[in-house]
Amino acid sequence: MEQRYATNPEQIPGFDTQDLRDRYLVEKVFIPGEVTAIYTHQDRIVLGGAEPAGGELVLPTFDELRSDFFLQRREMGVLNIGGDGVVTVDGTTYQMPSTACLYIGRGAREVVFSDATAEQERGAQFYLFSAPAHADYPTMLVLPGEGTVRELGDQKTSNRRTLTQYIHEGGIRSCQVVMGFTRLHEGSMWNTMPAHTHDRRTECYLYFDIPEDARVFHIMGEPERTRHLVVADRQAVISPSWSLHCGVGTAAYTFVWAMAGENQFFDDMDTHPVTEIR
Ligand SMILES: O=C[C@H](O)[C@@H](O)CC(=O)C(=O)O
Ligand SMILES: [Zn+2]
Repeated sequence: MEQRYATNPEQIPGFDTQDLRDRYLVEKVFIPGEVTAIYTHQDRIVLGGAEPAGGELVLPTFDELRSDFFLQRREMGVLNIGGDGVVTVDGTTYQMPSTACLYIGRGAREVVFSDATAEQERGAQFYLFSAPAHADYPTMLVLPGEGTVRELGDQKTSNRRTLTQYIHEGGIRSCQVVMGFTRLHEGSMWNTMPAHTHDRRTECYLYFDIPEDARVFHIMGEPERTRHLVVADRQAVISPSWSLHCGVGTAAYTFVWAMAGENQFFDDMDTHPVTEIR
C-alpha cells in the first residue's frame, strides 16, 4: 500500500506542480481486478478503490496496518460510482446500485466486492474511505434517494448542485467518517463556493463523471496563497485540514466527498469569501 506522510502548509510555496500532484492527487484509484489503497497520514485516512471487473475481490489486510484484518480497528465507507454491484460483509449481501453507499463498522472480518451480474455493460467501481474507529457501529446500506438531500448554489453563478449526505450525524452513524456525494447540474461548473476550510477535519474528493476530454481545476492550499491541481475522471484529491478545497470544471461532473477528524459537524466550516482569497 502506498504511504503518504502528512505535510505542512509552509512546504507549499516550495512545491512545483509535480510535487503537489505527488502529495495531494491520487491518479489511479481504480485498477480492474484489484483493490487499491493509499494510506495518508492526514488523519490516518485510507482511501482506495475496488473494481471487481467480473470477478470477486476480497478486501485484504495490508502489512502497514499491522492488524489481523483490515477493519479490526477501522471503519469504512463504500460508495459505488460504477455499474450495479454487490458487497458481502461476513456473509450478508448488500445490493449496491450506482451511487449507493455502505457503511462497514469496525470488526467486520470478510468483505467481498463483485458486480451484480456476470454480463453487465458497466462494471461496479467501489470507492473506499476508511479511518480508525473506537467503537462498533452497525454495518448499514443507504440507497440512492434515501440520503439527506441539499440543493445548493445557483445557475446564475454556475454552481447549481445537489448534495446527498449518507454517513453523517442525521443518517448512518459512524465514529469518524462523514460521507456523501455532490452532483453538478448541467451548465454548472463550480463546486464548494463560497469555499471553506475546516481545521478539524481532513477531506478527500473523488471526482467522477468528468467527460474524457474535460478536467476539473481543483483549488487547494491556504486561502491567502492558493494553488491548483488539474484533475481527470476518477481521480482523488487529499485536502489537509488547512487546505481550501473547491474547483471548477470545463464540464459538469460529480464527486464523492468524505471526511474524518475531530468532529462530525458537517456545517463546521470556516468560509473564505472569494474577495479575500489570493
Ligand atoms: O465539507 C464539506 C465538503 O467540502 C463538501 O460537502 C462540499 C460540497 O460538496 C459542495 O459544496 O458542493
Ligand atoms: Zn469541506
